[in-house]
Amino acid sequence: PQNTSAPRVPPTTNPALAYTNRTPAKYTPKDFIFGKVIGEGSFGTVYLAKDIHTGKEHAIKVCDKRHIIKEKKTEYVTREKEVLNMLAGAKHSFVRLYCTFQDIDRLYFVLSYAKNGELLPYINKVGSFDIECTKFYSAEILRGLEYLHGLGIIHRDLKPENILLDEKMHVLITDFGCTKILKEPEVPLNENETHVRERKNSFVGTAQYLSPEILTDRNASRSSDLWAFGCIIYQMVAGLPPFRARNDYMIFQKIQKLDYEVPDGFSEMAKSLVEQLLVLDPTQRLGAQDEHGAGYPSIRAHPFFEGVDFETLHEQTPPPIY
Ligand SMILES: NC(=O)c1nn(CC2CCNCC2)c2c1CCc1cnc(N=C3C=CCC=C3)nc1-2
Repeated sequence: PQNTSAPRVPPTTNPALAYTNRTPAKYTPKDFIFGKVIGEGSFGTVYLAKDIHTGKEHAIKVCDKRHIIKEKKTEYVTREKEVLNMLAGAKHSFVRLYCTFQDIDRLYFVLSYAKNGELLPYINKVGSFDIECTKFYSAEILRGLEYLHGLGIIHRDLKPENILLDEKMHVLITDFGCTKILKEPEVPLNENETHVRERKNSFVGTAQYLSPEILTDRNASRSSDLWAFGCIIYQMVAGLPPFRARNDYMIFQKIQKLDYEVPDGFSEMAKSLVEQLLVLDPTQRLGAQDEHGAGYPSIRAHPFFEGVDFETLHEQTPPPIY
């Protein structure tokens, strides 16, 4: 990105008139003032940036072309752009891709900026969410999964770090580099059916939310995200993820043996829902047998979500987190 030490402000003294609101046909890095780094990964670096024409803040993911090729990440970057384009019609739940452009060395993804960052620090700050917050944020994540799975997309790396919060504290799911786009029809395989082994997935990052079938390198399915969903609900209520150990290998062992405990004081309703999602057999998880493309009525119907109006979640004011 161009030198950010001397931010370029359009020639006017009145900041209200500073922005033309005319957006170029094709963006270049010079159309943005790049600010702080807000994320880094194997893909590249994410910056907070301001569109000099509209004044709007964006997250811009910048990927170095040579690095992507060297690290054999082209498939991930291509798939992420494909998924973000597939999500363009979503009115809620996901960071949005506004545009992409490139220069000789880099690819640029201009995304919506989640002003309030990750969900995780909010859980850590208060220790654990009360039931109203847990219901609201679980319901917003479920709405996102219903939309994603309805398109035949599996996230495969759902975790609190990838659940972001916009300026009104609504959920924006991000990071689609590990997604799998199902070539429908996906017939849910039973335990005794042979799984056509998918190319080995090289997962990096947090192991705590990975489902048993992803760890044993069998086919991930929509149900793999339901497992991660169960882990996130547990963490909202308990303040920590269900499968904890001092290294990834021991975490994997605990996951595959379903070795977790529910602390005293854990809401009975939440416990019932978590226990029906953290099931080793992916076909037996709550929601796994629901008709594809029709959302998760069996999860919505769980008593834990009693009173939640799923259709107006994004219009509701999120409950305060304290
Ligand atoms: N990898 C990405 O696509 C990505 N990474 N980040 C920042 C990460 C920080 C660590 N946890 C996962 C997200 C983003 C995006 C998408 C687009 C995106 C939009 N808004 C924000 N906002 C943030 C605000 C404050 C702190 C962190 C992120 N961040 C991102």
